[in-house]
Amino acid sequence: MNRRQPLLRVEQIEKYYGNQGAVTKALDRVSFQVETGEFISVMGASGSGKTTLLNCISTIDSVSAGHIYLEEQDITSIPEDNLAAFRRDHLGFVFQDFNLLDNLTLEENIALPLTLHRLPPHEIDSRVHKIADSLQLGDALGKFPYQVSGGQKQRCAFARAVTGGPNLIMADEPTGSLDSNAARILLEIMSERNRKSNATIIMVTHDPFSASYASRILFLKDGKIFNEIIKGEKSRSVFYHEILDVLSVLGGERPC
Ligand SMILES: Nc1ncnc2c1ncn2[C@@H]1O[C@H](COP(=O)(O)OP(=O)(O)OP(=O)(O)O)[C@@H](O)[C@H]1O
Repeated sequence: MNRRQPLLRVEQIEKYYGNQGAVTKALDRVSFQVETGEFISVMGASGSGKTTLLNCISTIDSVSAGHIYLEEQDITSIPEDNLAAFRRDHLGFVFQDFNLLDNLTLEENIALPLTLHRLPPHEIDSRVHKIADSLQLGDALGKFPYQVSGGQKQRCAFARAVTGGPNLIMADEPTGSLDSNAARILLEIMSERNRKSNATIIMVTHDPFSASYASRILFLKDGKIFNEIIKGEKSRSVFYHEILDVLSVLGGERPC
């Protein structure tokens, strides 16, 4: 049989925090799969387990039970000493607060993963300029993070996340610190990268507008998958209203 395997398989994962006295069940038998080229959003009220799920998939946190497979490799059993190399080689990260290195220019920040991959300098230079141009960052490459806007910082973080060609891009509230215009530009860029380069993205967000750029949305409630909706051929605006409907049933926050 030659059936294509999913890129990511999350199987019955559980995550507990604390000890016998006070245990929090942050994830409760969560299972789902992600195909290459999907743009998944994870939504849910505060405390529903979104960040815990992202942290388990990205190996930043360990699962209490269950397994996660990336391209058939069980990443829950990677030895501690090999995790940094695994993350470097397979994952790209975008965080709400950018996580850029303040004493490096945007160009140096974007080049960092390529430097860690030990690419030759001319190759690094050419890749950094190509990605920077496509993310409208060309003019800002020589500046430091404190000299540019939040939107430029987050586009730089996204460039850094994708430039090494990761299997999976993990974004935790990437628009959370941006104004609506910068958020829209970033989401358009993420969406284009997903469509044109077949990049696979998992994005945690509270924001239904951001989530409407995804192709599929998983809703968490109390650590469990409560619902899943697929954009399909619907317009983004129809999908946005569908998201609001699920959120109102879920009883989570509504957008202002
Ligand atoms: N390090 C930790 N120690 C103890 N409990 C934790 C820890 N991290 C998360 N939790 C608990 O696990 C549950 C899920 O938290 P998580 O941060 O994953 O939720 P979330 O949906 O991302 O919330 P938010 O939207 O507020 O960021 C919550 O009850 C939280 O208090």
